[in-house]
Amino acid sequence: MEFTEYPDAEMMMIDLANVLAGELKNALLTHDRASFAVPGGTTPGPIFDALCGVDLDWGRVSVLLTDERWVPETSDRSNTRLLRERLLIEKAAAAEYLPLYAPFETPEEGIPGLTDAIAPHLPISVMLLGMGADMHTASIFPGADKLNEALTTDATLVPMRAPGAPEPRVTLSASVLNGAIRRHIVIIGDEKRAALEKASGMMPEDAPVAAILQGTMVHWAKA
Ligand SMILES: O=C1O[C@H](COP(=O)(O)O)[C@@H](O)[C@H](O)[C@H]1O
Repeated sequence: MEFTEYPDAEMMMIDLANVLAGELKNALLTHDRASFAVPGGTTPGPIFDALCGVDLDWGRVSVLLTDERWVPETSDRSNTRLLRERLLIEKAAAAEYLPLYAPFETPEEGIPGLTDAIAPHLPISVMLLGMGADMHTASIFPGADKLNEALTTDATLVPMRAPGAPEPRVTLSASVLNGAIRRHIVIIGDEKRAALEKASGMMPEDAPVAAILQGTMVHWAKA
């Protein structure tokens, strides 16, 4: 993995937004469309704030999440809600959105239709991941019921229930994450840096983020 340390989180968010925008523009030079996978959670909001106003051909970009909580968009827990409020606005409102949630009771019922919709957009052109201090990335959690499946399957999406996750999830599988052409992970703070460094010497079964570190650019700021 390639590690970049920034003077502060604000600078990191702006620089990273520029890097991602540049990679999307490059992808659109050689392809009709580009796909852009992004995390939810508490970290990426400021990156979205910077990206949504960037001048690029958003009408040719398909945006998807790396993972989603199985809740409707009206929930505060919805990663889609974050995207609708902070990324899919201004110039980026022209982007296509590929949801990882559908109004079924369980992820298992929704996954076949969601998978069909994502299939034409793989491999992902540009991907940004987050990571929890427990070393989960996307919704591939340590101790999750389908951890082994998420790490080994060729399927696109995996349903996930984990002790560290209050609701069922849907996650892109490790094979789809590793298939992304440009791969980045963004983390803030000493606790996550220590977790990431520890994970790099561990097995993905214990530290899921280890499954995607090879060839992934890590972006870190202390605060
Ligand atoms: O639950 C999730 O957690 C991770 C990390 O989130 P953060 O709040 O610690 O930044 C996130 O990357 C993932 O997309 C999200 O669903």
